[in-house]
Amino acid sequence: MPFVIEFIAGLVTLSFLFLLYVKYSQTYWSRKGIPYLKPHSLLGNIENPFKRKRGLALDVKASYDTFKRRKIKYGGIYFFTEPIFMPLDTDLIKNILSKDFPHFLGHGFQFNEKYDPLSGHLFNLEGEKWRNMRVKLSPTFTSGKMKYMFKTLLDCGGPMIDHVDNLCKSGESLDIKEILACYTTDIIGSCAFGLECNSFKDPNAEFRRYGRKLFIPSFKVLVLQFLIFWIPTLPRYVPLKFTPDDAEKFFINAVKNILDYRTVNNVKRHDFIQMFLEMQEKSKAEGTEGFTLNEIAAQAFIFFLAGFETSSTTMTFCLHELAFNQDIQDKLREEICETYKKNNGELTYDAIMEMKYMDDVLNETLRKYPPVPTLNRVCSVDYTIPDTNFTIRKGTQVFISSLGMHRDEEYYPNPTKFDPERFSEENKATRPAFSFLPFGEGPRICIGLRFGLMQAKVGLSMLLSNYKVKPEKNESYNIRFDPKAFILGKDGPVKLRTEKLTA
Ligand code: HEM
Repeated sequence: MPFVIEFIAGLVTLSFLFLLYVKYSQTYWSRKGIPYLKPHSLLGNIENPFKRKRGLALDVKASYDTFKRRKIKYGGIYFFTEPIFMPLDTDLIKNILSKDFPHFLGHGFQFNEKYDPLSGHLFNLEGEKWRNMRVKLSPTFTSGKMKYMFKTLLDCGGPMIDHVDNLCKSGESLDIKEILACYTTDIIGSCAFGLECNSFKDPNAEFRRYGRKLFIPSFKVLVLQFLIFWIPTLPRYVPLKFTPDDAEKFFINAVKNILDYRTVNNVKRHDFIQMFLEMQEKSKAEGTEGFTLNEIAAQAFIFFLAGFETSSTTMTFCLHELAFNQDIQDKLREEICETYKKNNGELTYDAIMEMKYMDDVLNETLRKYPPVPTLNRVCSVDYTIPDTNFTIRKGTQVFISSLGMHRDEEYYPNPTKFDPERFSEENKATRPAFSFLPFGEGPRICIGLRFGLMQAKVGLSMLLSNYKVKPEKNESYNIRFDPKAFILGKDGPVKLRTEKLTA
């Protein structure tokens, strides 16, 4: 009996100390003397991640909106007990992302390459390792390299058009979100892994299956994220792993097999794998250290992760808007058809780059629905905000709500209206530069920006030159975002009807 009493007393004391710790941690911003939002629970200013009804992107946007109403330039919120600094002022955001980059070097995601080899990718790396990798990978995305990969994009568009044709003939509506995910999976599979994924022939093809799995965080991943927020250094000491074992095995084997095959058979193709092979040869010739298999696999893995869902959701939202805005769809189709005509019925890289209205429509889509709705940085060296005496301390997390900024009345009046004219040169000049951040900014800006836009332009040109798209009968214009997904996407399918166009 005394043991039970001692045990309960111990538990009560521990709970009490834990509560004191949480309460004290959540006074950080008031102690620092900057505006902050009162945490509404032990979880801080976010909803319960295990219940997720709204999602982190909308939580962060809600904080942005509240600060904005108070007309302040920056403020603090809490993610559990972790203080998060939120800048709103575009000059301050410019400093953080670009001008004073040495104070905010990375995304601050904790990982351990030894236990989780696929986590050692560009997005996670920091410091010298990141710089070296970024320098080596950047030539992969030059316009010269993009031109070479352009044909692969057209080739992957063929099965998509065949698939849509079949559905159109049978009078079925399209689940456009799934169709575009198959299209971009096939492209990234081919360009980053040198493999034909055949997602249209086999919807359960392995690449597509892993694509679905990796974007919905499992319960285990949620628990790990929760733990790491409490103890950020944990992955350095404990063998924690975010990548599921089967996915790790699959992606590393895929890269190993293709590297071996290309080397043994002296096969050359214009894709990312070829570029890695060339870099390896160069390192060998120069006697410098090349990439390990795991390093190559990790980079191919992030190209896959960062490349397929972002572009497919962009195209999905774009077609959703075009279905509800027929005048914009007609104007875009006119430009596309004119481009085909000028190029003897073909689509070329240069022709696609010249489509001005296509750019405006895609930018407006990325404004209203930025696939990465919150940019994050971690402060790597104490940073005093210019003209103030407030210092952001080393280790502090910074959240920039691109979704909040993109839907801010001050920069984009009537923000829920889909209006590509916002991106005319004249209108762009009226806004501060850092008020449009779909790809981030500064030295860590998305490395695959050109590639992502190119695949979206090719996919949209192929679809819109063949079909008129309309909303399915019960499809609602206002979209509910998936609260569980990392990338901003609609909760559930996006249904469209197509009408085949005659020449
Ligand atoms: C519409 C398509 C895309 C969007 C909206 C997008 C958006 C973003 C954003 C917001 C970031 C973070 C930037 C920052 O923190 O400042 C990022 C980083 C990154 N993206 Fe993309 N992305 C797209 C397509 C792609 C593609 C196609 C690839 C690769 C093939 C790619 C690879 C990466 C990588 C590797 C990083 C990390 C860069 C670094 O930390 O140095 N992305 N992307």
